[in-house]
Amino acid sequence: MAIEFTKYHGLGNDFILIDNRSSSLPVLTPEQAVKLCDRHFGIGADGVIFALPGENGTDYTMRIFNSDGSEPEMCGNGIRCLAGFLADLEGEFRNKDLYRIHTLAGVITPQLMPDGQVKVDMGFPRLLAREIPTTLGAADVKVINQPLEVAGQTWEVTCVSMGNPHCITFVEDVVAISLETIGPLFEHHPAFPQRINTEFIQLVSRDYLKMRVWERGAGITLACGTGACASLVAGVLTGKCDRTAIVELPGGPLQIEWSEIDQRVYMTGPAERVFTGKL
Ligand SMILES: N[C@@H](CCC[C@H](N)C(=O)O)C(=O)O
Repeated sequence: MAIEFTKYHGLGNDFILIDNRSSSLPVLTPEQAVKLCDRHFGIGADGVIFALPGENGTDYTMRIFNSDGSEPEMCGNGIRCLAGFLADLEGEFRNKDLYRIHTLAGVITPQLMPDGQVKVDMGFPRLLAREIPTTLGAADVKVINQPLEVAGQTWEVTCVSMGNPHCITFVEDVVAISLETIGPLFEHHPAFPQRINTEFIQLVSRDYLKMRVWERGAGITLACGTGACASLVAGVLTGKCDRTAIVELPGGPLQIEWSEIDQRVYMTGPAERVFTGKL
């Protein structure tokens, strides 16, 4: 059976998008996704995203496999790419700019903006230890500036869930962090029973952050949308950041806001089609 796909990226965080609208189960297995994501023997990507029929009154459902085959709850750059992909699929039948997408993290709404960017209502951040989940602290308490031992060093970490789990550390210089070495140690630390995405943040100013990320299930990526959102929330919780900031990633900038009005997080950034193909 031939399967068509489109390769997209959001700031270099790249995905294989599959039109899965005729079935509510992904047409590929996690093992097949791992093979397709391989950058030498496959197409090459950080993950595979499936556009499935909507559930519970939503327009569509998004499912995603990381490049290691695990299934995360949400993906910020991925949902912007999905919005672009859906607009392409609907073509002349497209009658709206805003999609309500069912995800494992709840309903997320990306909106196609006139300038080609995609603005996403990412919902509420979840802050309690049991919601991350992490054993760093009591279940019903926020994890802010908590000590964590990794690689013989004590890191001061703040944890935020954007549906998927993030552990954020503010550092003097992001370039000096040896991500390849300590990323996997954070990801598999026993304090995080569902593993963790790890962000290192250098504050340039209260509204400009530089970020590098080690993603759960994907390793070093050029950008992480949920990670940028979680990092701004961590910056506000620790008193370091304003409510709106630019988060600069290796792949480019994202604009993030944790709204004081409705307490939801908004992310704005690009989604670029790269090529289409057939498996
Ligand atoms: N790159 C994504 C996050 C993808 C999922 C992540 N690896 C996880 O396992 O939680 C983003 O842009 O948010």
